[in-house]
Amino acid sequence: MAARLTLRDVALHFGGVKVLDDVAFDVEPGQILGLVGPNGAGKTSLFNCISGHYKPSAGSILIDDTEVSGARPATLARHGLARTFQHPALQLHETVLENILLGAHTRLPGGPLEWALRLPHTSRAEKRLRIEARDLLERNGLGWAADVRADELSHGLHKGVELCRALLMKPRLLLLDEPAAGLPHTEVEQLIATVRRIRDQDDITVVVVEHHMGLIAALTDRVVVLDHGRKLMEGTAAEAQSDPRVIEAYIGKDATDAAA
Ligand SMILES: Nc1ncnc2c1ncn2[C@@H]1O[C@H](COP(=O)(O)OP(=O)(O)OP(=O)(O)O)[C@@H](O)[C@H]1O
Repeated sequence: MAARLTLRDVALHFGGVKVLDDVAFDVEPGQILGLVGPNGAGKTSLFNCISGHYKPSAGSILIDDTEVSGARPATLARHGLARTFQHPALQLHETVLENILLGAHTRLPGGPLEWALRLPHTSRAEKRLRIEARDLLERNGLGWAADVRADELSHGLHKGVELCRALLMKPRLLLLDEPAAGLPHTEVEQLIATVRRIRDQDDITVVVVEHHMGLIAALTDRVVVLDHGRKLMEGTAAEAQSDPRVIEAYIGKDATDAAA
């Protein structure tokens, strides 16, 4: 079942620098929320706090009713969280299949010792996971690439592989960090259709950081706008695009004054 995400007064400081300042919002189960804002607004830092890559300095992050602030990525995976990164970090000398299996070991029974010893029940589960992984690649148009090495694929295909890697973890909450960056227009259209299908068929809550406003407008139910580490507003993509505070944050106060 899709997860609810709740952020309450999340703050992040690096030394004396405030990167996030009391950020609070909810994402309802099954919603697609866009997290937008100018460069340096704190979007990726907030993702890193939610996904356990950064520990917030203060505040609360809940998946459903469980407090997960400060939890490690592996623990969060067990709560149903998966994410993609702005720059996919694939194992370039491994095949696409091996790459997408990397994150899904948390779905195997037992722990690291049993996985390493390859006990019979672990091996059986691993075999099932491989079949599921091939099927997932097939459904996402990458079946042909399962046994191809990652370094033989284009940037766009790396993004597709990274999305499959996250989906194989069977997330209930999926964080997508700039999935459209560097993709040509036709592939962005395809991406929008894919994320919609995932949300509808797999019952997932999605939070997406993206500068591509076409994607944000087409895909999201709501957006949260960040600026200088603070929440500037939340509403629909159309409301955000016509909000003077948002326009000012993007193009600067001097420019809006000059245009007035
Ligand atoms: N590990 C870190 N140490 C110090 N400062 C950091 C660290 N990570 C991020 N920051 C700072 O936090 C601020 C927000 O950065 P962040 O990458 O989260 O913004 P963003 O909204 O994702 O930007 P972009 O759209 O350009 O990716 C920036 O000023 C950045 O320099």
